[in-house]
Amino acid sequence: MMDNLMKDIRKVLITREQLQKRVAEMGQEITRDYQGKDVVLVGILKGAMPFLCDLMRCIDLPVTLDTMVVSSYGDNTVSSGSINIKKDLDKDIRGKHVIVVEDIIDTGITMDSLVPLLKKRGAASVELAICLNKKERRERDVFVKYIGFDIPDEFIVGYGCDYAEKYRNLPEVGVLKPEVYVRG
Ligand SMILES: O=P(O)(O)OC[C@H]1O[C@H](OP(=O)(O)OP(=O)(O)O)[C@H](O)[C@@H]1O
Ligand code: HPA
Ligand SMILES: [Mg+2]
Repeated sequence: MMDNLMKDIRKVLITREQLQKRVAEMGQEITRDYQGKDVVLVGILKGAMPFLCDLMRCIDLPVTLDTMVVSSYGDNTVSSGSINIKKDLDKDIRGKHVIVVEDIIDTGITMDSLVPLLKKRGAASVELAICLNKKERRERDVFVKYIGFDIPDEFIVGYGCDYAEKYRNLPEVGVLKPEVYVRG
């Protein structure tokens, strides 16, 4: 299954089954923690898409869904240290309990810039649900309430994470073979 994509993968870090199991647990935790609250799930595109789709279907609450597109890198390979909003939320979040849904946290710059902004807009609370936590690379101290998996400091792809916009649709999380970068 997925042979065309999997042939570029040197090693699988997290299987589809492990992802499904952990995401279901995260959904149950959120369901328990947000009983009776007005919840908005905010997916950060594009990376969040697979995780958002799976997680929201494991949350047994009448949540609403919104999305943002943010970039901290611009046209550079190094982060500018702050974010540029390319697509903002569709709806006002005043008084709502916001859960930001992300595929991966790396330096933490994206989330460290976004959370204060959402709080300033009057959200009742803002928490993070992040599938992959590359904690060794953290430059900003960001509190993440719901973490799927801690991962090592390697460039990973799959389950929303891309290399040159590809491999987001890989249903597992893995590390690319070095020759794939050379070709790329
Ligand atoms: O913790 P940080 O160092 O800020 O990095 C994490 C961010 O980088 C990736 O997004 P990217 O900007 O590549 O956009 P994408 O979601 O479209 O891939 C990822 O989806 C996170 O949003
Ligand atoms: O390891 C990664 N892979 C893909 N995208 C990323 N964005 C931050 N870290 C990563
Ligand atoms: Mg990316």
